[in-house]
Amino acid sequence: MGFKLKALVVVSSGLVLGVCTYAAYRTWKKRQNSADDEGFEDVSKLEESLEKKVLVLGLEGSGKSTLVSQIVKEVGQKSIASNTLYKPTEGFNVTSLSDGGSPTVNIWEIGGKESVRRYWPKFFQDTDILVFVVDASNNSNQSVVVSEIKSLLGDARLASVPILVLANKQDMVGALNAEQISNVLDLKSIPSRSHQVKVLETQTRPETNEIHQTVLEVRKVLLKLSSHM
Ligand SMILES: Nc1nc2c(ncn2[C@@H]2O[C@H](COP(=O)(O)OP(=O)(O)OP(=O)(O)O)[C@@H](O)[C@H]2O)c(=O)[nH]1
Ligand SMILES: [Mg+2]
Repeated sequence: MGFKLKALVVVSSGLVLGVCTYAAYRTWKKRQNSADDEGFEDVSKLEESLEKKVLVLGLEGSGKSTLVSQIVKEVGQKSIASNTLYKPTEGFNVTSLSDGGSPTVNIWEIGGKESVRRYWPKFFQDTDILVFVVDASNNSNQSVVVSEIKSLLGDARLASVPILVLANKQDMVGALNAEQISNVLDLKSIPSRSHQVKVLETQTRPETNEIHQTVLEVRKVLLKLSSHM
């Protein structure tokens, strides 16, 4: 299908180092933009709009890394990772996705362990789309999910950002479907004027050597949302 995909940066070791790297990157980017702006304000604005930031959050083990690694693979590509060993993300990973046109979608996946969640707000700025991954087969931590989503919704930096909630691990017996996840997380109470919310059922552990249809759907939605911003 001709998807042109490229890894941008991958930083996943050492959270504090990671956050510092990110802060330094933002400062550099800001300086670069203001330098670029001199006399070329409109061009610079146009360039900015060619990159979108997708922030992927969710509790530990919900499937964020697995999802992102598949989203950025070529469509039809064989031999997707069959390694199901859980390796928690200690910091963050950034990957870039493009369908060959614009915009380029930079996907920021931040670790979901409690010790890492404290740093989530450091990554809120400039988010265009929020993806929140939920392990729909795990009923024991739903109250933590609810409180994390509440604090995200309360942050001004994420005001009006569209939210894609993924009810993941649909292959597991007893996994809640999209409607049930929406009820448990009280997503219907989010006013549509503040956030556009969409819930999708996903399965990021592949059954075959092909990327699961639900993951392809997520990629499609992200590219579509990004191109309409
Ligand atoms: N059954 C099942 N397991 C999955 C699915 N997606 C991911 N997993 C497994 O869940 C575990 C955690 O997946 P990760 O993608 O590392 O989770 P994460 O959200 O990145 O976790 P943190 O980095 O700690 O925040 C791994 O063992 C995956 O193989 C799924 O759809 N179904
Ligand atoms: Mg991870």
